[in-house]
Amino acid sequence: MNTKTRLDRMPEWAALGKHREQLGDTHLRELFAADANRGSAYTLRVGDLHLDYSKNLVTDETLALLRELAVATGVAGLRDAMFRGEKINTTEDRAVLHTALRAPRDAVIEVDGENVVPGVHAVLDKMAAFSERVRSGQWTGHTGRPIRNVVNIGIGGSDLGPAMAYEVLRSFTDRGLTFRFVSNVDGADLHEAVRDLDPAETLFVIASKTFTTIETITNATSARDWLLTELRAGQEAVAKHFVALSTNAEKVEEFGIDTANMFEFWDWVGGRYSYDSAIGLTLMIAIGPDRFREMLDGFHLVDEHFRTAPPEENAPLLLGLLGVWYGAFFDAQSHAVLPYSHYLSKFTAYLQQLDMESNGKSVDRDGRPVDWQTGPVVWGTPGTNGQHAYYQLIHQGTKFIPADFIGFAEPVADLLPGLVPQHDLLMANFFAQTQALAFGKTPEEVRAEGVAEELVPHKTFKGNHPTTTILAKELTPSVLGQLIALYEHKVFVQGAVWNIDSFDQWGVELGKVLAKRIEPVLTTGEGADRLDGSTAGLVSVYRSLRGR
Ligand SMILES: O=P(O)(O)OC[C@H]1O[C@](O)(CO)[C@@H](O)[C@@H]1O
Repeated sequence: MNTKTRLDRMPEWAALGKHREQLGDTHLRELFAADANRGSAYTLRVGDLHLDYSKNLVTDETLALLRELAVATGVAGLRDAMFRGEKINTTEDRAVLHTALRAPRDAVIEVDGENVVPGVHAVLDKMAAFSERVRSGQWTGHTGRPIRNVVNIGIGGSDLGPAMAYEVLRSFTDRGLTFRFVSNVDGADLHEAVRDLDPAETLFVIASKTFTTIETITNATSARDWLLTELRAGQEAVAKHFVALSTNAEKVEEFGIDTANMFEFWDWVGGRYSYDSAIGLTLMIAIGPDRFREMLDGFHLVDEHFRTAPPEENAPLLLGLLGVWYGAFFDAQSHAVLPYSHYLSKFTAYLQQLDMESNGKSVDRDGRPVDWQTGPVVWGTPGTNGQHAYYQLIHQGTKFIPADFIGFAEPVADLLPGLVPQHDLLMANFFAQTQALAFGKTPEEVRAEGVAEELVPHKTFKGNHPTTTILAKELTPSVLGQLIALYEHKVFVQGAVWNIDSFDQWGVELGKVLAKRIEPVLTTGEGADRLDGSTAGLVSVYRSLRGR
């Protein structure tokens, strides 16, 4: 039993509350006017990431008080326990060691007295050898033809990570191979993924930590049926066209996949923290083992930064504390992540699981209800598209929405030369938006433009919307690893401050159990009387629409 003082009873929390009152409506305009160096002083450098947090509603005092809160809540102690492999996921009695997945070969990290690092590298080596065989055409299917298509079947952490990273690193992929990602149990997903593929040239990568997830096993079974039917082959074809990424060898074998074609990981890797484990196999086939290792080095660089950088320079600590500040003292309900890169189109969807499944909790580690805001709603899409959709609400709506802006100095290396000049326009938008959000446009400025008085309120921008800017030279595998590790540790910091278990996900269980109960009612109609009135009515309409 963890007997920590409740967050809202800590003097450090009260001090922040008082400071917030003193800050009142202080505008970013005033903060910048008061400190000519703010724009350069409130910046950090982590690896290849330049982080500007000057457009946040904080002063030196705010930052000092937030760091005191981090000390009082034991963030550093929990961080060190995580890196040491202690079982900090207490509700599941598990270590939390995604950091071991990118540790160098000679590192020693023990779980239950066993060094896990050699096992991590053995799997990476096995993945590399397999990837090279597929990429070079040496891995052939049942009919002897080389594999040209790879279909990843998984959901949640077994889909979002590799699917996101594949998009991000598209310009580093083997353009001669086709990659698809199937997650939805809606048959349309698999249908669209395979309809134009030649089964003789198709490899299915079944990604599931537990190998019991109903969506994944259903899609994998359908994929197997499709393949065997199309190839007019027997079970023996499975070994050539199916590999598994899992912790559960027994279930993999039961499904009919040769465990020699299974790439293992471990229960100390959470699903949403797993794409740099064996779950990244599809990505490794796409970008090659060397690029994959560069990505892991990027992760490791930020792991080391988080572990060793002093609090004043510690980027994940800072980002985590800013989120705590806005949630508790500005009542922020959401956090927007707005990448100015087409390749990051799935980045925010990935972060949604990372953040919301981790910190979407309402009881603390002792099971006591929390009285403070925990994880925000994370949302967003690539920048300029968002500008023409929902930015209006961020600029002039009534909601308080802190946002991260992510951009790159260079377009991707293989962009058609004729498209390169567009990059400056993209980035001009990137810089203009955080400027407009921070400083707005006063009624006086609007009037000075000769705007009719009745339109002045409509054309005024209040500003004072906080943003953090993350800028890197280019979007490389290493930079992607750095970005993901930055957000992983930000989420960690927040969970530590809020004293919640960021590594379980009990909240997804109830829906799964109920779906299992409802499915037979849909097919047979029996048991409808045990459903609540609304659900029974809906099921009845559904059955009649399906002619049952
Ligand atoms: O990899 P698995 O075991 O199929 O689980 C998939 C996803 O399901 C969840 O458990 C949530 O239902 C996620 O945490 C996980 O990433």
